[in-house]
Amino acid sequence: MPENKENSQLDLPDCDIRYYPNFIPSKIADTYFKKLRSETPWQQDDIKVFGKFYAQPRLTALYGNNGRPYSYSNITMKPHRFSKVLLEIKSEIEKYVSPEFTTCLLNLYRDGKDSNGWHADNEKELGKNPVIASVSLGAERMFHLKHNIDPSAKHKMILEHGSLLVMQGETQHTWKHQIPKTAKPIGERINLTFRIIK
Ligand SMILES: O=C(O)CCC(=O)C(=O)O
Ligand SMILES: [Fe+2]
Repeated sequence: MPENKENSQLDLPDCDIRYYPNFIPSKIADTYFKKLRSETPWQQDDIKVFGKFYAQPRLTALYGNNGRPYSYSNITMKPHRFSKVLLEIKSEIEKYVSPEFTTCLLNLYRDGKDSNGWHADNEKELGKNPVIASVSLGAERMFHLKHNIDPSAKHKMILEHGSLLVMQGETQHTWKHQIPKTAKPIGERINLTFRIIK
């Protein structure tokens, strides 16, 4: 039976999104940030947008326990074996969110110019209604959500250091999300998105 931890469900239609603001205590989150920043083999891939290639505006890395690759935006990433710190975070999440995650995509936003454009995590290998558990470490960034059909349904929130955001149910079919660029001088942020690749 999953345990409980302080969280709130976003009051938005056609989705199931929960936010856990203090999921990882701040001091521990600081340690995780430092370890992941230095230990991760960060890569920068080129993505294809309307037939042209651009350097992805952030660094990434893929980890997993089943060797299955993950493909999106014309990139195919091969997983590294889960590290000790990622396994520790993964098992903490699995106390509250029931499924066992196989894979984690890491994003490093080096400053406000790094971003993640409007998208849904709806790749075939994630299955029908994917559960995505997203941990934020380091600088706070805005997270935007917009409904695919109803232009009045949208939401903006801050993803705080040590927080967990869980998107599940039909969310990836009905909503898109993004991390916009910001002109504010801000520090680095690491995001971990735990996923299940079938
Ligand atoms: O950085 C974030 O919080 C979001 C990352 C994301 O949407 C993704 O990797 O699919
Ligand atoms: Fe995403």
